[in-house]
Amino acid sequence: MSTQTELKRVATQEIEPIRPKQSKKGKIRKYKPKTVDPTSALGVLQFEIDEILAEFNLTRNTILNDVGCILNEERDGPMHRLYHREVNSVEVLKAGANGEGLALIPSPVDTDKKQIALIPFALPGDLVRIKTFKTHPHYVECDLLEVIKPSGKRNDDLIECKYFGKCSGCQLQHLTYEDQLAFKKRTVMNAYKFFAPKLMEEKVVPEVGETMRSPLEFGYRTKLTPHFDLPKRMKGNGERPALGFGHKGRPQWRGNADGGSGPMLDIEECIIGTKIINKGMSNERARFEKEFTKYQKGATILLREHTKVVDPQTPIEEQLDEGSTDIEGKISYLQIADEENEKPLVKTCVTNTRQIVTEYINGFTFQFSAGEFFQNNNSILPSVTDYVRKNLQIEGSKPEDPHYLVDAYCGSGLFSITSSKGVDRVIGVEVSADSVAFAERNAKANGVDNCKFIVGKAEKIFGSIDTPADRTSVILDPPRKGCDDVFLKQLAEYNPARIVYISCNVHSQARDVEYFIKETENGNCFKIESLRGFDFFPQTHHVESICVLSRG
Ligand SMILES: C[S@@+](CC[C@H](N)C(=O)[O-])C[C@H]1O[C@@H](n2cnc3c(N)ncnc32)[C@H](O)[C@@H]1O
Repeated sequence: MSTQTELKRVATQEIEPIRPKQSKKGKIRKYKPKTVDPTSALGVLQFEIDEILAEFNLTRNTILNDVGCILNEERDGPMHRLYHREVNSVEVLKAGANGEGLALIPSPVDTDKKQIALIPFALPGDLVRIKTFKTHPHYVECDLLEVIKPSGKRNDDLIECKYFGKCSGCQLQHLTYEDQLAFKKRTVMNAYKFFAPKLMEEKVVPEVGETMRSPLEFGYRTKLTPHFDLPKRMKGNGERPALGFGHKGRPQWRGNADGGSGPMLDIEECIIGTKIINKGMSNERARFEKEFTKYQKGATILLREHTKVVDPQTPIEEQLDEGSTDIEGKISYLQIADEENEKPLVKTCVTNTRQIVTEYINGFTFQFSAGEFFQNNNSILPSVTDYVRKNLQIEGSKPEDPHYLVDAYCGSGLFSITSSKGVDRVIGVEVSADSVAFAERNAKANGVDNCKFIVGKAEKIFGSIDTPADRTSVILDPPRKGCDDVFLKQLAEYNPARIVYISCNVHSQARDVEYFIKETENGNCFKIESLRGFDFFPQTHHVESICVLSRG
């Protein structure tokens, strides 16, 4: 088995949270490591821990915590109290890809040992006071209690949201936008360092480009999914459950107790959401306030922005589709000025997963079911689709040369359609039949007649392609887990002229790119032309990455 395949398949690392429970008499509880994908947040953390260990010349053994001991003792037993304690004057060393600060703190039980502390909302260079509250074999989860001395990068005056420091949604509001973009560039670099080590060693990974900025830094998210839980103790007791997003840290450092203390925060406004999404959130909260007793279990509420061109001669209310309604039962909407359209645009918030939603991008119109995948930041899409289209061009081509596109993981046709001009034929493949139906409909609605879409797993495309490989460029935009080996092998066998790999998880992208170049038959004919992050989600740790490969 190759190293890459081992990395992909044998992903066992002991990173399951330990919850101390009362041990049953005579029974020794054993810590059971859980399998995690190395390219997931917890998997990446293991690489980050190893990096700190290497820097300080420490071994995994030096930071090993006695989780078995904690596991076998009563809550608040002596080991539990030793491990879960306050630690003062902790210097934060690094920022993890997930936005947390990483630090080395003394072990509570052995003066020769240390612990790795994972501290949300702490920045490298901060001097902080923390409370460790959950012990894992190789790290401890902490709450940030106080920033004793801030890092030069920290600027808490930039924080716009009262829930920041407590909500799991945003991690970077205390950084300038330039520093957020630099953080994301580092994430891309680290991803290739961790997951494409052979390519890094051979120095074939180009310098990572500057992260493309989002035109909107707040108020950009066109989809939000607030959630509520209904634990047994709340059923029928008349108390309304919190409706909002997951709880991430204790807010002592911000002196803020809003939102409650349960696993879900009660949130009435999300400043990264668009205006109409927040209006929808306010409507749905008002409805929930009245109707929560009818629910038997927890649920997630969909809030998706929908844009419609309306006729100025007809009352807007008569032209609205199904959408979130206010307390009087009227659909909430916002009318917006749009220089490109002569007719006014109206935005509503859709809550029904089956409702058809419309988005306008670079003069193209896209429709899809509200519950299906579509990119969440409309403001950056014109630049991203332009970037993808330009990078699909085959170098040295003349306008009369044939050019074909393959769009694997095509969704409702975003990249196929926006890249279709000047191209002879586009063929897209997508596992969701619903999305493919919309891709066909979107092509037609935009007057694009050179696109064909098929339903199936990405590799099904190789049964349908009849275009010459050296005149074909391929778009890859897989889900977070990335592409699988079967697909990558067939892609290499097909041997296209160019590949533009778009990814919402740069770690799985780096793994796939190394696998493709180093482990597949024709992979070594390809070179990485460029690599760059795109900021689809300002204020959060997330980064999209585009890697362009060409046959060298
Ligand atoms: C990140 S989305 C990209 C969609 C599209 N490119 C866009 O930007 O709107 C990934 C898409 O891959 C689809 N998908 C997931 N697994 C797949 C597979 N094995 N083969 C083909 N499509 C798949 C999902 O349904 C989803 O639409």
